[in-house]
Formats: sequence, structure tokens, C-alpha cells
Amino acid sequence: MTLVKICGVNDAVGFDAAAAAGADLVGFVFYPPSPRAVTPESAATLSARLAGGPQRVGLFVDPEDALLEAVLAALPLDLIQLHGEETPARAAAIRARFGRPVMKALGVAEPADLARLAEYASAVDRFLLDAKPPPGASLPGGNAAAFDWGLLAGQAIPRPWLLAGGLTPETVGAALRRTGAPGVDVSSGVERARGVKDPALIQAFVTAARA
Ligand SMILES: O=C(O)c1ccccc1N[C@@H]1O[C@H](COP(=O)(O)O)[C@@H](O)[C@H]1O
Repeated sequence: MTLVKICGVNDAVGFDAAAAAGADLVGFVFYPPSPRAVTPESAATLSARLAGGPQRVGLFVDPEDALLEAVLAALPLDLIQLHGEETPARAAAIRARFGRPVMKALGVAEPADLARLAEYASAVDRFLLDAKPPPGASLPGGNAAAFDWGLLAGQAIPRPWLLAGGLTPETVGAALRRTGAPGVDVSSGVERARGVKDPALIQAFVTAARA
């Protein structure tokens, strides 16, 4: 079954909707410039609303160890998502030090970007393939921007992976058919305003991804 991650959950409505829709993973953004940012304490409060349910993912952008320590002291993450310029060595160091699986996000805009997968393959547990930020974007992700899925044709991705970037309930079916992705990740496409999740869109996205 297609794995579904709802990212940027920052309130009880969004968290409860993702869990009720049967999302496999929910993402908490620990990156203050994001409109979806949460603190370790607020993420812990949200996570505590439900025992079990979706796996909890922490999204970080070039994090210092101190931030990772603070978050992991507040709530037990199942997966660390690295969405910055972390090198393979840094990703491996985070995985070793914190004992959690690591998912590295890579921006895809041209075939050469996919060559980077091999550099990270032994350092991480999963990949997230996302669009590169559009010119002038203030965030490294979460920009509702898609990339050319055709770039993935014939590519062997050396780890389990999620497709991201501008997905919506309307496009996720076509994205899965075109790419054969084993999972998908969405943020903007399930929001009614930037940073505000919409329960109906979350349900529609999960339903469409599993159809
Ligand atoms: O969502 C954010 O605010 C964010 C901030 C910094 C780095 C990554 C971020 N989001 C990730 O980007 C993908 C794609 O987002 P979108 O669906 O195109 O809006 C999202 O799934 C997050 O993993």
C-alpha cells in the first residue's frame, strides 16, 4: 500500500485529521522560518493526543545537535527528515548519534541531481525526492512546487523513498502512476491557507493516494 505522509502538522485539527484519515506518517517542522513551524513542546503536546497512529517525523534544515537533542527529549520521533544541505557525512553522523532512521530530502530539477542518490545511499534509510525551491523562495521545501516526474523514469532509487513537491488530491494519483513511487509526502496541497491544514483535503489526499 502507498505510504502517505502529511507534513507540516501544527495544530490539533491537522493532527487529528491526518490520524483519522489513516496517514502513515505525520511531519512536524522544526524550522522557525516556516509558517508550519512547531516548538518541541507544541509537537509533544500534539503527538500525545494519540498513542500509536502515524509515525512521527521531525523535519529539520541543517540542524545543530542541540536542536535534535531538545526535540528528541520532548517527543520520541520515529524518523528524522533532513531537508537542508546536510552532507552524507553529516547525515550519517546524525543517524549514528541519535539512533533514529534518517530520511534525506533531495531537490530534483535535472538528471544530475539523481546522481547524488548514490552518495547518500549508505548514510541514510530513506529518500524524499522534492522539487528544488523556485527562485526567490524563502523555504527549502513546502513551496507547492512540482518537478518533472519524467526525470525518474528508469531510475533505480537505492533506498525506500517518498515523492513530494506540489502534490494535491487531484494530482497524486497521476504522480503515483507516472513514477511508481512507494510513498508520497504533502504539505501545501492539504492546506486551506499557507500553514493551515484542511481536514477535508487531508482525507481527500489520503483517499486519492490509496485509490
Ligand atoms: O513545509 C515546510 O514548511 C518546509 C519547510 C522547510 C523544508 C521543507 C518543508 N516541507 C517539505 O517539503 C515537502 C513538499 O512540500 P509541498 O507539498 O510542495 O508544499 C513537504 O512534503 C515537506 O516534506
